[in-house]
Amino acid sequence: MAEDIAISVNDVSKMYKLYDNPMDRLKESLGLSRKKKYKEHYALNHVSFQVHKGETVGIIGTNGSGKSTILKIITGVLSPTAGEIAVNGRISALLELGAGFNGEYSGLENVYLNGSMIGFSREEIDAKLQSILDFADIGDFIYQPVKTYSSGMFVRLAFAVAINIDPEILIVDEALSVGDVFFQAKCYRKFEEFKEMGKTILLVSHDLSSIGKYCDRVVLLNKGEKLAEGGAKEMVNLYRRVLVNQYDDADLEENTDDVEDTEENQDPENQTAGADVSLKVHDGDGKAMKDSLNLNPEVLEYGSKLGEIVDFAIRDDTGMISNVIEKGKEFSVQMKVKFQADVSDPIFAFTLKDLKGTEITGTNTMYEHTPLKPQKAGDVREITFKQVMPLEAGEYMLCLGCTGYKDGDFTVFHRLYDVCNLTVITDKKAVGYFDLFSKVSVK
Ligand SMILES: Nc1ncnc2c1ncn2[C@@H]1O[C@H](COP(=O)(O)OP(=O)(O)OP(=O)(O)O)[C@@H](O)[C@H]1O
Repeated sequence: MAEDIAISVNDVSKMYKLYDNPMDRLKESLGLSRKKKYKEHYALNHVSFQVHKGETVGIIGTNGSGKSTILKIITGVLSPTAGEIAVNGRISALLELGAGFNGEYSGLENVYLNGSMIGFSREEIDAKLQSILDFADIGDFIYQPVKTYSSGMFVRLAFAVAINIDPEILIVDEALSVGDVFFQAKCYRKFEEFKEMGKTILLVSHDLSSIGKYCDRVVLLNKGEKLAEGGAKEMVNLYRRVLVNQYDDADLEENTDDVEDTEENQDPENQTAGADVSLKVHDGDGKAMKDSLNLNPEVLEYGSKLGEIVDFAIRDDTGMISNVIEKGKEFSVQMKVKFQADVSDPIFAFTLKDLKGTEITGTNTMYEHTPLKPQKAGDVREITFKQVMPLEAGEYMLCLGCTGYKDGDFTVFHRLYDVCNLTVITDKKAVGYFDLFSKVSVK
């Protein structure tokens, strides 16, 4: 293996035998059955890629695409069915919660257990102990058995061990999503430090904004195969297409087919400054737009439904329906409302909240000076809010609303809280919640 390569994955496959019932497995292992009683399931199928020393590489893909399997094979937890792995450097890995820890032992005992497994002497671990305890910051819990820990506490200790044993290669599988935001921030700072020190990081995450921010290169897995590898932005965009096509890679080439031209949907009469709002009389039912989004199964809704939000979408600057929007790019929020009664002065609204529930921003047709005429029962309207995304990279929740007047009384027709997530990605950082898009000049 070349000197500058830290990890080399060469034509690796992992096959699991799936048995219809446990007896078949037992019979086969005892040599009592001559017929093949299992189905072959390839968690990984001829996957190859390399990670250069000092690179931060991300692995992304839908659930079950093989991300954890490849990390387990690289770290030696699993052996491949075929293919080869070569690693050049000391690995420290943070795999699934619990991996490498013994629940009956205290946190402190586990620190020593973990350290010795990686090959450190007791004295060497003694020397690192204070930094591990400081980073984990779990107080006296360090003397309690690990089985009593919350998942957050556990990940604090596991991460503290993983980064303080001075690895050359750090491998992290999703684990950070369990920690609280402050701890996550501390871990990402550590990633930056590691990058600056020229260490190699391999990261699996569903958090596309972190992938976009930290990774030099990304490998996209789909159904056990490597779909592509390349720059973070390019791969995240490709992944969005995989998601939009409902995980069907056969459609990859046709990713823009179901894109409606949002320009056509706009009525120039109704446009205003700020968020552009357009209202359209809806002309027939096709496939629901919302089906192409990642929806919250536990959406909270209320209202009389005299004006019902029957469909909605988030669209990126190309018009593609997606939960992922790039900072600084145009995007739109659309909703289709069906009126069940005659109503006057309906108002349509959307807000974006952070994961803690704070409303970060939002607008409505009244604020945007786009009044709507009274609506008749049976009318269907499609409202599009078009604007530029100023929010900093991260996860947000979309809320939609339709209110108005019925018989002179203000009424909530329909509100959908946290209807879907909206992930903002960027490779251009800013401090805080949003970007001022400053223009810098030097004299
Ligand atoms: N022990 C096992 N026996 C049989 N099949 C398995 C086993 N472990 C994993 N698989 C299968 O292998 C495939 C890849 O799983 P893997 O956990 O690597 O996916 P993943 O991309 O990490 O998914 P997620 O994002 O949900 O964590 C899946 O289809 C999974 O069901």
